[in-house]
Amino acid sequence: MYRNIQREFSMGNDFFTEPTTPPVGSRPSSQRMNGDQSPNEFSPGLLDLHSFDTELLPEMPVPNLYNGPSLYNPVRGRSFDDSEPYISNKQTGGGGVVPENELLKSFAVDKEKVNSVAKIKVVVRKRPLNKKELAKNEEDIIETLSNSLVVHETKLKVDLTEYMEKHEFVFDAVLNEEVSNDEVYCETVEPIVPIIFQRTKATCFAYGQTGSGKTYTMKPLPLKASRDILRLMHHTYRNQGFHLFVSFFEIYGGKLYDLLSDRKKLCMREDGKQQVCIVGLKEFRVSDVETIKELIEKGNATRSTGTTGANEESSRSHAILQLAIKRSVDGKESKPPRVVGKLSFIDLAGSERGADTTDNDKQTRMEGAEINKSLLALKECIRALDNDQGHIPFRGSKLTEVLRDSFMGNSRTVMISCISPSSGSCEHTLNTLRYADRVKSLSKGGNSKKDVLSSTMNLKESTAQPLSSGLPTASTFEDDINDTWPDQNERDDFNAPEDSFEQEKLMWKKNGKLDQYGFSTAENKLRKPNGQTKWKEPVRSDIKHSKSDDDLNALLQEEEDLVNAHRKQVEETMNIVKEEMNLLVEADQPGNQLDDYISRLTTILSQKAAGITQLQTRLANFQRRLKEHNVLVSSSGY
Ligand SMILES: Nc1ncnc2c1ncn2[C@@H]1O[C@H](COP(=O)(O)OP(=O)(O)OP(=O)(O)O)[C@@H](O)[C@H]1O
Repeated sequence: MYRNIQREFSMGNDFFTEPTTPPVGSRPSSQRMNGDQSPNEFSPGLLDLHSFDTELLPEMPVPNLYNGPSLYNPVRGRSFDDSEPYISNKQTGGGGVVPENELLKSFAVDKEKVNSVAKIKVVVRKRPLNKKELAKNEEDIIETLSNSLVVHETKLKVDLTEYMEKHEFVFDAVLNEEVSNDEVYCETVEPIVPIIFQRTKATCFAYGQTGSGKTYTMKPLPLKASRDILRLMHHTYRNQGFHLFVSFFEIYGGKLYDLLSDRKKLCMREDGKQQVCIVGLKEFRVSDVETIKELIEKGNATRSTGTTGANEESSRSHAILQLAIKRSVDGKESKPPRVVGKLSFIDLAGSERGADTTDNDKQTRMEGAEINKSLLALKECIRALDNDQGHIPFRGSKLTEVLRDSFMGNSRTVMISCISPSSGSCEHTLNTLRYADRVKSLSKGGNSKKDVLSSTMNLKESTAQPLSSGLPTASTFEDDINDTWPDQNERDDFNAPEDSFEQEKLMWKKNGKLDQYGFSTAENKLRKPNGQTKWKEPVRSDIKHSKSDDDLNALLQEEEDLVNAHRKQVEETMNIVKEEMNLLVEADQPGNQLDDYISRLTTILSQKAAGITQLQTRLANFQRRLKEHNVLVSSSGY
């Protein structure tokens, strides 16, 4: 099926006037395609998607997109004329391949412009009321201003009279229901496109409750970004050996599946340099928008969806589409191109609270628990990233493990928080906005004007709402701890191995920040004389989260073990069946020894029975664990 698409690619480029069709078939033998592969499809055994070649690459100029009009911006009324390069490339003359040292000379690095792109940008998008909400007469409770919004929450007094509580939030940008997807692109991804030619990794993700518009928002972005990337490659960076590669996979239930290769299960490995590799993930080299569009559509159609209370076609997986810019060193195709920059788009599965998942079946609830766990882990990584912490807790979930390299080094993150305007979703919306506010407040250049009202309300809520007030409260304990987090130098001195909580505790003790019982000094300040903490509830909530996380990890592992054991048992059974068939053939032979037949058949049958019993025991154990976990999930407030 892909052959057709790829052929279109190799025959020409209908989007750009001056295609740079790269010669194919000149890859090293380790990456040579087999007969079934399309010319531009890379499927190496161990694909190192993540190794950046920082040695070989000179810093590239950042095109002046900021002061001029948008590259592609129908919203601002500018149509793009392909026949005219938007950004002229006088320095290189647009001629042949420029040698590496010439490139170094000819480009002035515009670090200022790279730095002008915020490390973390938080944008909120409000969707319109949908038919269901309108039918239920639900009100629009979100008032938007340029970069702030107000949530009008209706509350009841003790005498049951209603009153309105306002929660004000400030973000980098607030996009109301009238804002188009093009405008969303201009606000979020367009500014980071040029800097991925500058050895930068960027991640854009949408966060929000189920049905809030994440997929609607994320779906068009990769295509728009690839259009701009190709444009830059074909004009500004013309003939400089840059190539664009697309890969698309999903994380479902803690496992990875290739969305561009019939949902083939993928493995994640760490190589010798601790780089994350996704074994067998297919990457497609593309040079026209149509091909990318088809690949994206194919991937989206393959994605796991299900039904939740709020969305009939809910994404039950995290889908990750990566656009990698690679470069052939000195324009030669004999060496595999090296990754220069990467733009990852993550359409996160919907965040749900425990209360929403109680009606769902076991599968959906397990999905929900896994999803929430990875969202927490993601927030922790963003926090670490913005604090320039040496320790980034990417092992917290498969999602963050996979995105590990996107959190390290020179990276940019754009978070789009999607919210529903309806009064019925008020609590969810507040949770989403608090999560976003938390992420925003991590940013050093962040807006200092904080959600004062909402902070006061958080305090009120922590007494009114026990345990399960959603994702934001889960970080309360960590927030306290973070205030006493050792600075970078102390951490470097200690040289703590990543993910070693014990080591961290030791370091804290060394620095007098933990008492003999392992409590932080900050924690002690809050402890009541009888040993109870003032923030008892959030702590409990946190412990439950982590307990449940551990349990979920163990459960996912057991599931994998069960499937592997089953697979092994089927293989063994097939060998036994072969043996049985031989035995039957021999039994039909004249002069067959009955004793021999009986003894061999007895052995075969007991082997079969032992295999079945073993598998049954494993299955029963797993079912029991599943039941236990179910109790844990429902009581933990997920
Ligand atoms: N800004 C918007 N304008 C118009 N319709 C929208 C907007 N945002 C979302 N919708 C519509 O709302 C519905 C739910 O949106 P979507 O599937 O994107 O939600 P989601 O957050 O991805 O949900 P889930 O997490 O369950 O996958 C869809 O029918 C979508 O078309």
